Amino acid sequence: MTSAGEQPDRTVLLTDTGERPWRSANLYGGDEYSAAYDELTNALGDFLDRLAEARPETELIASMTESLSELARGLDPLAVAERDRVFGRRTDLVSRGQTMSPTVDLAEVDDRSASGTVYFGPYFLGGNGAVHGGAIPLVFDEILGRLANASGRPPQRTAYLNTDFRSITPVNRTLTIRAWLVSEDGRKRVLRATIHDQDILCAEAEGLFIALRPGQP
Ligand SMILES: CCCCCCCC(=O)SCCNC(=O)CCNC(=O)[C@H](O)C(C)(C)COP(=O)(O)OP(=O)(O)OC[C@H]1O[C@@H](n2cnc3c(N)ncnc32)[C@H](O)[C@@H]1OP(=O)(O)O
Repeated sequence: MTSAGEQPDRTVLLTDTGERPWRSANLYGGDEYSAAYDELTNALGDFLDRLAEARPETELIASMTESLSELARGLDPLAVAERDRVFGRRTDLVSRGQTMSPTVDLAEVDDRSASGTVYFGPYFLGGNGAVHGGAIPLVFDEILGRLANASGRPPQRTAYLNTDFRSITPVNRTLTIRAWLVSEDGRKRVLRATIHDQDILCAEAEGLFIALRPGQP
């Protein structure tokens, strides 16, 4: 889209397409509980996106605060141990049942690579149409972590995650994300990933993942 030295066309980059493609997308066909939980996290994600876009009046702020506090109070007695929780642990859902990071929807995954799309909604805005610089490593950790842990490998932890921001990463656009294994050496696995907006490289990362020893937290 751009040749060396040319500025990208910001009017294209910053256009809000109105898409919210990763809401209500229980694409992996989970059970009824998963479907219901997916609906819940979709609704929560939608709320955060709309809150981020809105400029509510004081009265509405007060009433939303009361509604949210009431919902939180309803969850209070339902807290369970980490191993029994649902949030972020539903691998049968595209979103993993979480709203902390944007959903990475992987169309192709094998032992050594993964690729798909990611969509940062308004909630992930840093400024001037660009995704917050902290949300991008979050997504890289998500895809690299999933690949590092794929195919029956022992659980891994991120030892380092180096991110280079090459061009702004626009909100409200469907972006391409790719990850691949670079090398394996004993417990150490190096992986890289990129995010592109069409042919513009937005950001790239390298991560070192270490296989955990039995009993290692
Ligand atoms: C499904 C969704 C997936 C989401 C995935 C998310 C994954 C995560 O984010 S995990 C959370 C973030 N990461 C962490 O909290 C990790 C905290 N750190 C640790 O727990 C430990 O330091 C850990 C496990 C990484 C390594 O510790 P340990 O197991 O004792 O290994 P250690 O012996 O120190 O190092 C092993 C090798 O890695 C190397 N190494 C370790 N850390 C680094 C580093 N930061 N940079 C370069 N090399 C390193 C060591 O030099 C050593 O190399 P060699 O074997 O050649 O001598």
